[in-house]
Amino acid sequence: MIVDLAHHLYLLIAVLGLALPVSYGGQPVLCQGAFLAVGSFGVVHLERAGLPLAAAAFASAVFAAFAGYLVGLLTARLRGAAVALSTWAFAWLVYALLRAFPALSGGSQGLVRPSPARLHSQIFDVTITLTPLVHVAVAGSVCLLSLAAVARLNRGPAGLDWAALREAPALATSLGVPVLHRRAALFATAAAIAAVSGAGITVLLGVAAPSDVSPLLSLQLFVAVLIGGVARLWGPVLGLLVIAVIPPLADALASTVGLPSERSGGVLTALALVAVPFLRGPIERLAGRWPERAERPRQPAELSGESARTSSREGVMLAAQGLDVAIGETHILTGVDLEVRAGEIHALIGPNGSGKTTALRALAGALQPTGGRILVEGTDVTGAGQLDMVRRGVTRTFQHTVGLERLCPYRQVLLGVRGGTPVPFAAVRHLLGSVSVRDHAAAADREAWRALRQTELAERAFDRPRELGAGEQRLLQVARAVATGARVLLLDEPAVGMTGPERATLSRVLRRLAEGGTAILLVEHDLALVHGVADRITVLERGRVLAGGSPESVAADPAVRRVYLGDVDLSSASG
Ligand SMILES: Nc1ncnc2c1ncn2[C@@H]1O[C@H](COP(=O)(O)OP(=O)(O)OP(=O)(O)O)[C@@H](O)[C@H]1O
Repeated sequence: MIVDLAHHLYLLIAVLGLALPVSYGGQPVLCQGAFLAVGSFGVVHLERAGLPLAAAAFASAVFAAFAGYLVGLLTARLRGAAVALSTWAFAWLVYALLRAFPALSGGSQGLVRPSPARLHSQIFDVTITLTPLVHVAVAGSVCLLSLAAVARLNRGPAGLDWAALREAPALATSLGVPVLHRRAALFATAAAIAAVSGAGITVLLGVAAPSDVSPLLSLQLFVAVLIGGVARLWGPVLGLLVIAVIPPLADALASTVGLPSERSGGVLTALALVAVPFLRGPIERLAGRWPERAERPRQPAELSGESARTSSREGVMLAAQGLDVAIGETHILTGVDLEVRAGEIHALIGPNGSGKTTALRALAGALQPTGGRILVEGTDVTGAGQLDMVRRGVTRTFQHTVGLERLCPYRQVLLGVRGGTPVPFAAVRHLLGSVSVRDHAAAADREAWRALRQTELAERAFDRPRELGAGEQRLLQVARAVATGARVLLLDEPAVGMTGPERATLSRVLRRLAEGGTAILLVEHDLALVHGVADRITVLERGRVLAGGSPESVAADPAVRRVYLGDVDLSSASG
């Protein structure tokens, strides 16, 4: 009974670890059993090689973390089912290796280690015998520590990254969050935690056997996380309780129907997986009664001083020279020249499909040009990726509204601050309560409020995202980009879905940002808004620049009138 309890507490550690990439990071990882195996067999082999138990467990966890980071990086670009399949294949590969090399795994009997284990500290000259009760205490403490650590991390900078990874990875990248590395880091942490769990189980049971770490275990741990719901702290505990009843049920089923116990376990796990969508609704509703606590810092009365990254520069901030973009055989942009100056709103207009969004994506580093150059403040940055461009002060927004359902506007804007001005090891330092991180947090708080005020969203800072109107959601896209400290904003149709008064607010916001020195490239179909705010206009047609200059000269250009404006009077146009 006590052994069972300790065993399940160790499994809970593995589930809590797995919740990081699955529930917090949004990746369906199905190979936690393989990393558990690293801990199980690692601890036996390393102890046999002469390492003390604690050092053997630690070394196994470090090895698992490295392996996890690698697997995480390899799968970080994949989505959904592809992640599930590739990690499941990895779980099978490790299992097959264990079966194929009895010297490694002890064959079907497994490797036996003397039990009960003893921990000896030379410094304190203390020896602790690891009885099942001690295991319960150790595993229970690790579970509580893990829960506390996850709760703390989730409230800090890591929680922002996780929400973005889970809900909108493309948005996260556009704001400067290194999605691939964050995913790999979550993977590595989960792997290390699984190794600790595996080591604990082996020490508890006195044996490490391949059948205990089969892909079925990976599936069960995954199902436990799924049952627990998304990013709920106590979700894994609930999930494991459901999974814990499977073995006794499987035994009962085995004796009634005559199926081998392992197969009944597989059938029941599959049933639990099928039941997840039905279990999830009530669990989420229950969870909704206890909303997760998040800090609500007060809005400072004064935001003294300039933003750290406010532009005091003049001249051309961003330029495209002879920009070509081809996707496959299709030429989308050909020889596009464009300059965006500090303090200026430069509108990029043109018929549908003329290449405006493609130009924005290429300038933001989201798409590699096939020809020409991109310059930031005179430096050739052609080929730079999005993260690099955000660091250089160039941030874009999307044509469609990208929401982060569970982050209030304040936290969403804070994500932008974090993406634009990364603090090394911020998550770990936040976890450990480092003083320097508190200074960074205070600075980030100031920048977040500045961005909210500049976009007139400060009053909505702590509202639920779904309570915001469509226009406010669009402004929030701009606010997040502003918060990265962008000196160049690339805005893709920010007025879509806005009412008349909201468009007036947007115009005000854009003018305010430009007056602060920000260079703005504005893709927009609302010609009245364009005429009202733009200092300069470039017209694209079929991927080429048709005309460029002041709003008046562009409005008067016969070619522009023929191709795009028709009879529309630019100064009174709308929509
Ligand atoms: N990934 C892609 N693969 C193939 N063709 C693409 C791709 N992306 C864009 N295009 C094509 O490139 C052309 C320009 O598209 P783009 O979205 O840049 O135009 P746009 O001017 O922004 O249009 P809209 O005003 O409708 O948003 C279109 O014909 C589009 O179909």
